[in-house]
Amino acid sequence: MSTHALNIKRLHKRFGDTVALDGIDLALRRGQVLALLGPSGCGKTTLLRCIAGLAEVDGGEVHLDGQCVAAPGRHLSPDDRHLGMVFQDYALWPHMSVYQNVAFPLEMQGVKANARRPQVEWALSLVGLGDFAERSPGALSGGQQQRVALARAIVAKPRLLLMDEPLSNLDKGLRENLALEIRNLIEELNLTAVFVTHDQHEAFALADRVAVLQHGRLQQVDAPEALFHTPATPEIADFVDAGTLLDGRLDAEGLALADVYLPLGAACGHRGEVSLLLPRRALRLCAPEEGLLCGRITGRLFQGEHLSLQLTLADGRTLKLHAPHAPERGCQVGIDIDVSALRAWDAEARLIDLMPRADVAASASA
Ligand SMILES: Nc1ncnc2c1ncn2[C@@H]1O[C@H](COP(=O)(O)OP(=O)(O)OP(=O)(O)O)[C@@H](O)[C@H]1O
Repeated sequence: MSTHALNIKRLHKRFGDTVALDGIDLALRRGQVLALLGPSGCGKTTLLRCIAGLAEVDGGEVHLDGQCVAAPGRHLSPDDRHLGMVFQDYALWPHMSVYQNVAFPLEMQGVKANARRPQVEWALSLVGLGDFAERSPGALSGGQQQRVALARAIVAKPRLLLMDEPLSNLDKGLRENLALEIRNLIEELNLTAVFVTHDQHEAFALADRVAVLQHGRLQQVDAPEALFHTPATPEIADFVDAGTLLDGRLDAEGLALADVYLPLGAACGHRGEVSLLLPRRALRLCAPEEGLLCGRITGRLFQGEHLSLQLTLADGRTLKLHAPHAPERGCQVGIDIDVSALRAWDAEARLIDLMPRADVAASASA
């Protein structure tokens, strides 16, 4: 048996002149949760629909548990793919009770009424709605309706759970709770799942792996931590809000950034314009006369565990960082930089190895 629950090879999908998917290669092991993340129009929903069988593919293949379910000239219907689906708008049948909604996939599979009952009760109790079976969906809150949709998606023990923006219709507190519940449920049932989102927090909270799509192409597929700490391109860094992106200039010995010059190891090699990522963890507040950079606090948000700060440099560019304490808005502060945590790309978005000089790295992290 294939070790991959899902295997996508060179997938192409067009709508007229629009190339929605442009050669997608993606594999997912059983028990893993994958988030498809990217800006509006990048092809996330189209990819999910090709996996589900709701759209036909123009090129490439989709395999589920080693079985080819989609290729040019081959298209297994959604019902024959044994998937569970959860949609953004819940998509419950309003004229049916919660029980009937959840029982529906079993009914479609021809499971007899008395055999359906224990499975429906099992699925409803898993999502905490054991006492709501006779209600109509219209008499439930948004979060409860999405739990019913989840129960309906898992009741027939699908080989793959697909979710399209499952949390985006819910308010923030509910979103976080339901994300945790879905994650627990997926682990408890050892499900394999793919979900679409445009929200990196949702992707990071739920997924083992995150696939970033742009213009129908996969840009990076990685664990959430790796994506956040080592984004492959400046666009991905920007999209996952990994820190501040600034332009700089490298020469043989260092990096010119804003109005300062950071000496680097001689081995740096590259010269010319670079895009620089300054992760929040690379920046530390200090006294104005002690910092490598100097700036003014122009944004200061209390966020419980830390303050989220925006600093404006003399040339008007801004930096984002977190700090446990900070002076008030308008105050001048110094900013120490841990050069070893910076990430830089050349004009062709190729990653450059910055070699911090030992003395600079030491002073920045002291
Ligand atoms: N039925 C369709 N007919 C024509 N073009 C389509 C159709 N469905 C999608 N597209 C186009 O394909 C591209 C990818 O769309 P898709 O809906 O997959 O993006 P998305 O990343 O899910 O976007 P969003 O986050 O806004 O839902 C877009 O350019 C879109 O306009």
